[in-house]
Amino acid sequence: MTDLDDTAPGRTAPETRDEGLDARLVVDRGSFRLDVALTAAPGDVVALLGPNGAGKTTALRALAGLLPLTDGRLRLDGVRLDRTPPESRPVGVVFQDYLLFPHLTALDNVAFGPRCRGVSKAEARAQAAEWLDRMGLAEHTGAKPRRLSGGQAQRVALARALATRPRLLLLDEPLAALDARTRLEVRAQLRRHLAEFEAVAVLVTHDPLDAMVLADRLVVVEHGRVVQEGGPADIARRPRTDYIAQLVGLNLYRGHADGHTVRLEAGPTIATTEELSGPVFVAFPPAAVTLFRDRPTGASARNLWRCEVAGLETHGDQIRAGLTGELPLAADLTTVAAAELDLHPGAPVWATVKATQTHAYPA
Ligand SMILES: Nc1ncnc2c1ncn2[C@@H]1O[C@H](COP(=O)(O)OP(=O)(O)OP(=O)(O)O)[C@@H](O)[C@H]1O
Repeated sequence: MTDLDDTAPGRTAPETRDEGLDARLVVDRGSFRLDVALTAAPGDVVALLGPNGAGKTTALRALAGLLPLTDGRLRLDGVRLDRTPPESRPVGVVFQDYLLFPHLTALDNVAFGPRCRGVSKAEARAQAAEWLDRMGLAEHTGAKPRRLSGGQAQRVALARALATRPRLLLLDEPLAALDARTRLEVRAQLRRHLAEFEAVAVLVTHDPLDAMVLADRLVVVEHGRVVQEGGPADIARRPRTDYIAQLVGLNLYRGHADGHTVRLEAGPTIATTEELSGPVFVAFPPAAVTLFRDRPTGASARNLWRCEVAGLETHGDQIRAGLTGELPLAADLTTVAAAELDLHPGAPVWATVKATQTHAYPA
C-alpha cells in the first residue's frame, strides 16, 4: 500500500495534531522522478536549493497542487492536502515573475487573494491596504504593476500571497527577477517579512546566498533527490557533494557592525552597503574577490587585504584560490587570470571586494 492510499478518499479531517508541513513528494515527469521528503514546523523557512533541472520547481508545484503526486503524502497542520485542488489549499505562492495582474492596481492585486477566498470586496480592499502598508507600499496602492519597481512588485506579490493568511507560503526564485543592487535591499526586506511569518515558508532558489540569508534550513536537491539538508552552517562545514561544496563556497564572517563598517572578531574590517549595528554576519562569494600582485592604487577599494595564496584548486572552469593572511578567504578567478598573476602557494597577493558585493545581516 502506498502512502497515498493510507486514508479514505476525500478525507479532509485532521489526522494528526502535528503542526506544519509533513510531505513526501513523489512526482513523475516523463523519465524524471522527484522523490523528496520535506518537513517543517510553523515559523520555519526552508530553502530548496539545487542546480538546474534538479526538481525544485516540480516540488514547489506539487506543494501548490499544480502537479499531482504520483506517490507519497502531503499534510499541512495535520490535514491531508494531496487531493485538495490548488485554490482550496491554504497555500500562498509568490511566482518568480510575480504574475501581477497588469490591469489592476497594487491594492486590487493584493485584494484579489482574499476575494478568491470569499471575503467581501470592501473587506478585501481594507485588508489589502493594511498589507501594503506593512510592506511600506502605502503610497503605491493605486499604482498599476508597470509603474512599480522590481522590488516594489515583489512586495506586492508577497502581500498578495500573505493576504490569504496561508499556512504554507511558497516562493519561487523570489529574487531572480531583480538586478544585483535591488536584490541586496529586497533580500534584506524579504528576510524580515519571512521572520515575521508564523506559518511554514518554502522557497526555491539556485542562489546559495539567497538560501543562506533567507532560510533557517536548506534542503539540497540533485537529480530529484535530497542529497543533504540542515542549517546553513552545518551544510557549509560538511558538504557531501561537489555541487554543495561549490555552492557553499561563500566567504562568511562574524563581526560587530557600526554603520557601514563591520569589525571582524579576528581584527580586520569590512565595508558594507548595509547600515547596521551590533553582531552581524558578512558574506560574499569567491567570485566577488579581485586579486592583485601589487597593491592596487585608487581610493575606491576600501576592502583591501594583504593575503598569501595557501592553495589552488580547479572548480569547473575556474580556479579557486584559498588565501590566508589578514583575512582568510576564497577567491575565484579564470585560469588565464591565475596564470597572469603567477599564482602559486606562498605567493603574496592583495585581495579586494566591493562593498556592494558583500552582504551583512544581523547575527
Ligand atoms: N513539463 C515537463 N514535462 C516533462 N518533464 C519535465 C517538464 N518540466 C520539467 N521537466 C523535467 O523535470 C526535471 C525537473 O525540472 P524542474 O523544473 O523541477 O527543475 P528545477 O530544479 O526547478 O530547475 P531550474 O532551476 O532550471 O528551474 C527536469 O529534468 C526537466 O527536464
